[in-house]
Amino acid sequence: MSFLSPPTTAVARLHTLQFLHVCPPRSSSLIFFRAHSRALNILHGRQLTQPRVIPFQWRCFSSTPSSSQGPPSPRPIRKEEVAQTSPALKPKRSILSRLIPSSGEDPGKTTSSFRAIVSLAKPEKKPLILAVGLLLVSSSVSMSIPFTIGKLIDYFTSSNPQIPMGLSLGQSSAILLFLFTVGAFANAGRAMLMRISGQRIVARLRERTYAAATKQEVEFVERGEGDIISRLSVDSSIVGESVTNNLSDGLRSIIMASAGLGAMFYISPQLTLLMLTVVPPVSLGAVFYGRYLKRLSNKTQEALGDMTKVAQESLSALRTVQAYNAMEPEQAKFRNKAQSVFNLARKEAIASGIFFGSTGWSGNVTLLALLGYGGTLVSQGAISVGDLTSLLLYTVYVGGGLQTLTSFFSSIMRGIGAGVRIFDLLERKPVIDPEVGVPVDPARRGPIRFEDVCFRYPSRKEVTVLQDLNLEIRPGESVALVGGSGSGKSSINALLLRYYDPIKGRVTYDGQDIRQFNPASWRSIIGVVPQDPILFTGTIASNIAYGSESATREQIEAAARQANCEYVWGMPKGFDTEIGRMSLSGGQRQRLAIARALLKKPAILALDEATSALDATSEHRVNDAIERILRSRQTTCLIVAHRLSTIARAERIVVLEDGRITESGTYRQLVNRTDSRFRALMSAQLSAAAGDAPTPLQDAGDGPEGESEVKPEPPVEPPAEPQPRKAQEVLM
Ligand SMILES: Nc1ncnc2c1ncn2[C@@H]1O[C@H](COP(=O)(O)OP(=O)(O)OP(=O)(O)O)[C@@H](O)[C@H]1O
Repeated sequence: MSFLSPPTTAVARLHTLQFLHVCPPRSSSLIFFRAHSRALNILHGRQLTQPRVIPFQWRCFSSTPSSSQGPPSPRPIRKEEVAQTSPALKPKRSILSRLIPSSGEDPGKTTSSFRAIVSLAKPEKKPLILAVGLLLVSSSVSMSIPFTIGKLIDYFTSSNPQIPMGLSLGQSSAILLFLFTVGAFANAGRAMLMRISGQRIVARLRERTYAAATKQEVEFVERGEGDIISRLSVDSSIVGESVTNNLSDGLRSIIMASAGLGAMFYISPQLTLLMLTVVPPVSLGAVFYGRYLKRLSNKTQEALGDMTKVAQESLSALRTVQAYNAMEPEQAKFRNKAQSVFNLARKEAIASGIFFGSTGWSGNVTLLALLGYGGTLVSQGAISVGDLTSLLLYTVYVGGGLQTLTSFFSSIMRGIGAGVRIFDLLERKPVIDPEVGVPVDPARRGPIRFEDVCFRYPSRKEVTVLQDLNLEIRPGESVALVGGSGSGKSSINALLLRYYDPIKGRVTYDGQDIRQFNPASWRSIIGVVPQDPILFTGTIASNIAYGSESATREQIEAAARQANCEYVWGMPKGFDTEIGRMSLSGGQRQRLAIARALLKKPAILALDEATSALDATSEHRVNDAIERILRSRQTTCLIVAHRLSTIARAERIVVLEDGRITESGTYRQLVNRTDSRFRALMSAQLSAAAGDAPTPLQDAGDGPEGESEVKPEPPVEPPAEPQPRKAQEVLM
């Protein structure tokens, strides 16, 4: 679970990442993720990535599967997903695709995934070649053991013992000891090199996948957040394993099985043929078992995903869960999902028990048959006791080799399946590519225009959120967007920031369609203060400087002062205070977000209900900061607001109803109009606050600061030289 936390948090904050133009590889989030990923690779090692050993258990003397605890297999790509990402193309099935049973993936993708997986191993060429060399050495030593044991038995049972090349018993023992030691070192070296290379590939793959995920449009990531996390964690491990450990195990078993069979034929062709009779039925069983297991593990992967989703949702909302004493129902929900995973695991346990039990039985029966027939040959003098012993041992080796081979094949398939999912994401072209388009000069100023804009969210195509919207905001002007809940205010901001593009019409800046701009560059001239600002783990200074990494401490402090963040000076460690996601009050977070936005010196400031959740004191301070920005007229401001005290500060108010502009004018104009929608909206708000029936507003008189019932707070002077205050005074 620990692995999930950083990517989960980071994906959830993709809006902030993209706003602040800190997409990888520069992003501190990516650096953190990279470090975390590496640390986890080291910590988890094989645990995360151990492949599930399937089919063909033919280890004689024991029928316990060597590993049945591997990671869940990746969820198979659904046909409609494949169709989405690879329209219409139906490539010819390659030999590889035909070899690999289809699990719903596009065969062309399977092949390209295989190629991509192999190409991933390229940077690790040297250690991998060395590892293969060591593998040959260790396998040769291993394969000499049965032969040596046979010869030793013959030596000790012979009436006239002879050692080849005229060596003494001591000399030959020393040579054997030396060879075994070399074999052990070679084996250790192979394992280390393979494991380290594998983990390096996994880390590289995760970094690239994470970087690709953060470049996608927010809609895509928000829709499949859990799926992306599963690609980052489980799928990348499986791919890494396929190119290293599985490959190494596969090569080892090929060498062992073929060398073992060769030695067996050399010792006794009859006995070898007898042993081989068991291979076809066991292989057939392995094929059926493998397919069943694959289906089962795909279902398990989906069930695990559901379980993780339930846990993620309730743990991330633990405050709400506890506040409503909903622990018991949440536990029940989780129990339900965990039970589904268990049910699938039970089926797998039964199937593997039957398979491994029967293959173990047939293996042991074969050994018995070999022993019976071999014993007859020994009594006839056709072979020696030592030869029979060697042959039996080779049988065990060959059986083990074949077992590993079948599991190697299924692991490679798993790797290819996981690879398809990862490379799909890596190769996916974002609908709004943050790196494509002309850069925007930060000094460029001009009006923002929404021209006949219609908009629907891709996930809810049947609802038109904005309808023929026309709006112009002049450079340096401040416009407040007012309207009931769901009227489309935040959607206007979302279009401005190019999280989405309109389905009709266009948004222009200085006369140019913003779709022509490079989104990263376009967003870099926009400062944004969201309703619920996101903080990242780090210091206050690093949070203010988020997205402006080159900012000096003076600039950070100046921005904080401008945003009325005087509470920072009252903290014992000031700007070096470590904070987490929730460790500041709502008002403090809002002001920190304003400071963060101001530090960018944005041409455009988008405030999304920046004071909606604040008490009077915090609201006053935030409004004061906003007021100062508006007065400077350096920045074009688009303010989404509910609070009259914030709205009244804007030069112009635009009333939005059901995605249409129904009214527009200055505060004075709108409040003085008796039938104004704005008055109605604000009256309702005031009466709701007072617990009365709706009361019309008083006439505004001369302007926002006129006679309205709600007077904006008088602006306060920014702290020229902040005086350190007691923490309890400033930590509101
Ligand atoms: N990501 C989304 N996917 C689908 N529909 C959405 C999404 N975000 C908002 N909507 C829908 O779009 C409409 C407009 O939402 P929007 O957030 O723009 O309203 P708003 O005026 O800002 O509301 P509020 O004042 O409550 O924040 C609503 O019907 C809402 O349900």
